[in-house]
Amino acid sequence: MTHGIRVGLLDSTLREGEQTPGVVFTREQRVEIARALSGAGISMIEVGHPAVSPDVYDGVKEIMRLRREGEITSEVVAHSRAVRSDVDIAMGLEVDRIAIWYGVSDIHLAAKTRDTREAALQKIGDAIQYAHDHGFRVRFTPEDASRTDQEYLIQVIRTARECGADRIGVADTVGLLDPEQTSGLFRRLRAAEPGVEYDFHGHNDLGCAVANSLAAISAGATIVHCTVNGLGERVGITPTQVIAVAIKQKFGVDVARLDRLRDLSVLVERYSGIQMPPNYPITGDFAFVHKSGVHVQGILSDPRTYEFMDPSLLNRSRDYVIDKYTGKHAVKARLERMGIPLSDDELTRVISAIKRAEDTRSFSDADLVELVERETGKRVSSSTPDNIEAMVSVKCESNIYTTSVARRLSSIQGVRQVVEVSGEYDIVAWVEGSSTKEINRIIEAMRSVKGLSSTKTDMVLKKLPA
Ligand SMILES: CC(=O)SCCNC(=O)CCNC(=O)[C@H](O)C(C)(C)COP(=O)(O)OP(=O)(O)OC[C@H]1O[C@@H](n2cnc3c(N)ncnc32)[C@H](O)[C@@H]1OP(=O)(O)O
Ligand SMILES: O=C(O)CCC(=O)C(=O)O
Ligand SMILES: [Mg+2]
Repeated sequence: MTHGIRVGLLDSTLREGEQTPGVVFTREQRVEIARALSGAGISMIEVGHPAVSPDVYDGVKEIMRLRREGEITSEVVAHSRAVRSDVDIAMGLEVDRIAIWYGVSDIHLAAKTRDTREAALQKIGDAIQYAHDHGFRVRFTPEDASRTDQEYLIQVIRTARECGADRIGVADTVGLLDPEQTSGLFRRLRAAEPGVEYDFHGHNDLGCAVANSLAAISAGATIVHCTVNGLGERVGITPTQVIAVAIKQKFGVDVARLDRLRDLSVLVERYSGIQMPPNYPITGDFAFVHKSGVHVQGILSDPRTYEFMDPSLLNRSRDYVIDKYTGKHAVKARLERMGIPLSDDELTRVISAIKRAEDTRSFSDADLVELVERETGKRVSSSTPDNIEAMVSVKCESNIYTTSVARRLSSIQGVRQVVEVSGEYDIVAWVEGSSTKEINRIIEAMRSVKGLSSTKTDMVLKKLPA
């Protein structure tokens, strides 16, 4: 573990995150997300570019009202192009910091702003100076820094500082860096321009955003940009939930309340309509679910065998599933939890039956009870299974391919079986959870699947053997 690291997060779910294809947040959703990020202890939140549209403007305005009332404690940052009219709009909202950016690679200068390098320096300096002279803190980000000639990049940084920027954001706008290149870039910039407070903004096009952010921190960046669920242009940027845990793991620094990360992820999943795959790191449904017999034997004995952190720190719990990959330790423990002790011989018979059921994705507690009765001849159905089951009937929107909704539903943790049906409803799903609260969470997750128009839930009271 490296000690003495000073680092915080800037969450840009409301700015970069809303640049994800298909994502739009309402005014109310923006405010709720901002509250949740602040409640999770994130240092800075980039709440949008107020010149973009009236709803972004109104959202920033409301967030600033809550900020003045002390309900939002994170530093509130607004995005702005390097033009005075954008800066004016952000200043009118009295945000804590204005984040001005400008594309400075030769590709960007030629294709977008059609500037010479000198003319760009002039525009950048003017916008920063203007905001600074009005008493605002300014971060300047040389967009596409990772593809910018480094001599010129240093000139840009120098100009930005001279004109009043107190933070410089280094953006890997197209996400092409690897960790070694990221750390090399920061070391060169810090050597050429010492004393600068740097942000790192890493896109995930090569899947390196988290690793690059860690490399940037090791090389001196003091803020890393992130979005909940990794939202953002194209494939997005560093995910807040992953980088927060990675920073804790690697540097021992708390940059967010880890126990809030799962709720943040679910909130943003619901409002963005972008579903998280179950195998997503840290907050994905499967992040602490084990399967194969050898792994479950290990975690039953000592969870550290297959987990680097205790899920309770994330307000989560571990679980294991039972299918043909299972072993005697897993099945025995699951049955004992239900108050069903079996002899070694009975256990062997139950396990053989599980192994023969090669297509069964997972055995619920009720399935196991039935299996035990069938294989051992014992009457154990009087012992109530731990879990609650429900049958959820789903209607899809008329223009939606039902199978794609069914596939999405089947990947939600707790959904045991999904069938497409004819009649009033299009899909019926069996869901299973340890409590009604858990069933509710599963149904909420189902409802956030795009293309689903309504649901009807029937709780299972009794299941009879076939
Ligand atoms: C890498 C990033 O993610 S940076 C963040 C990008 N954010 C956004 O684009 C926010 C959403 N954008 C919008 O709502 C609109 O694009 C607006 C309101 C910003 C501008 O809209 P329009 O005036 O209609 O211009 P349009 O989007 O077509 O083109 C961008 C213009 O901004 C200029 N521009 C681009 N970047 C910058 C910059 N950083 N500073 C100043 N001007 C810039 C371009 O040269 C172009 O100018 P032109 O109209 O003179 O050709
Ligand atoms: O303003 C910033 O720091 C980053 C801008 C951006 O989104 C990018 O360059 O990808
Ligand atoms: Mg970006």
